Amino acid sequence: MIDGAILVDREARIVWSNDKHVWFNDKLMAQLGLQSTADMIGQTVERVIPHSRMREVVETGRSLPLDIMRYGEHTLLVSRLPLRDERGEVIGALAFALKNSLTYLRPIADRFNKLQSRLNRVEQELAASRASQYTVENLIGFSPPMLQVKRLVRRAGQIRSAVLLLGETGTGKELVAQSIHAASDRAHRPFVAVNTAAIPENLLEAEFFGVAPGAYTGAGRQPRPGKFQLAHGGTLFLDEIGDMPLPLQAKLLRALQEREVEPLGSNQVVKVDVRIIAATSRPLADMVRSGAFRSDLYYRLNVFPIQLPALRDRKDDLEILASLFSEKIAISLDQPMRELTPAALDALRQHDWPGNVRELANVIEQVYVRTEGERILAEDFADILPGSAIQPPPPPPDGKRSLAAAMDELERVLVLEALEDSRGNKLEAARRLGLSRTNLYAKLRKHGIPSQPDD
Ligand SMILES: Nc1ncnc2c1ncn2[C@@H]1O[C@H](COP(=O)(O)OP(=O)(O)OP(=O)(O)O)[C@@H](O)[C@H]1O
Repeated sequence: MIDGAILVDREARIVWSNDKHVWFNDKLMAQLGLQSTADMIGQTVERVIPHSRMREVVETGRSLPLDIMRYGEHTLLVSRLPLRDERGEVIGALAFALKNSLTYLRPIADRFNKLQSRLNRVEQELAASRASQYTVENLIGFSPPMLQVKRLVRRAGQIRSAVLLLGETGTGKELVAQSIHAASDRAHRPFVAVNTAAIPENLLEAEFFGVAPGAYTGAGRQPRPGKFQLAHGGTLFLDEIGDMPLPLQAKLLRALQEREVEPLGSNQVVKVDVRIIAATSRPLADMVRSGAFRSDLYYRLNVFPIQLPALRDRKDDLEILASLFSEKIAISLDQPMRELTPAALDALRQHDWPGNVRELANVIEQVYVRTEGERILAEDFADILPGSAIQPPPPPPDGKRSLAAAMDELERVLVLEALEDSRGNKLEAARRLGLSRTNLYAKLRKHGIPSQPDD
């Protein structure tokens, strides 16, 4: 019944094997430069069977009575037993392998094979989800500051130094980090992002460097890898680095200098090879001066800084970004795409965009959800971007207009201005205009200004 049997000594060296061991085909023997099974005697077991667990058996003295291993297209059922002398000392181990040709093993082997292929698929999906999703082509904009960013991204892809991304919230720091990774020779290795500001301070160290088995109650028996280990061979994106507490800054610096990390509760270091891209919306240089950020870590990270422009400083890109988001949102909502009228674009240009590109994407989405129509009009932004919809009154066809029309237009502009000044708060806008809230709502209806029931 047995398709393979092997005996090892206490150093896990092969002492004996049956002749027709399932592992030992001609190809393998040729690869190892061995003529016959006799030549295997004295070799360490892993040399012949790379993922053998015999060493574990001789080292722990525990048997592994039932284990399933894959070998080419075969599934083997393996039993491993320690051998002891009269005093109970482990002197070696014995293993038997049964091939899946045995009909009674079929159900187990089939199930194992199914689980194995499912695991492979999930692992592939996980690896793909860790790869970066964006490349420099996804960085939208042709304004001079954006073209300069794209040049720097391509350059950063060619070098291996740390990169520091500086820019306000929503300027695309994460997108740029992914693009640098995708442009680098690590593109097919993991891209792992960690947001320092989003993790409670007491969990940061474990999140970065991992946890050894049994490091603390509840830590589990398996080691938990940290982001450094997960990013091994690839890129680690440290977002909001300015929020990192000082003690952890010291540990991060050490990890970067030594290229090794020490998991929590372990006294062994693990070698890691990661490329660092850090980002912050905080004034890091000022934080160094005030002592809130370590200068040595700052110099280590600030090798290749890239400043991302605020949207207000590249308003030339508003049109292309707005149409892109309009298209994306239409697709996601399964609606026809709405073009932006020139007046709508003017309204967008008047806004200051403190939330940058993220805010623009949100505003366009809100227009889709809160208004209807085939095109996006300036008025559609009235409630969403208070005041930006203020348009110069359209001139009447004959160049003149009635007092009533001019008064109406003035009223409309004043209402929109009050809404802008009060950032959309109707009660406050009504107070500024000296109106009751009910009266303000009447004016909103009269001028077709969209409104929410209350703020
Ligand atoms: N140049 C750009 N082209 C296309 N999309 C962009 C661009 N810049 C930013 N975005 C989009 O804006 C959103 C915010 O970008 P991202 O998360 O990269 O910004 P961030 O600077 O990392 O923000 P935070 O500092 O708040 O984390 C994302 O949906 C991103 O795809």
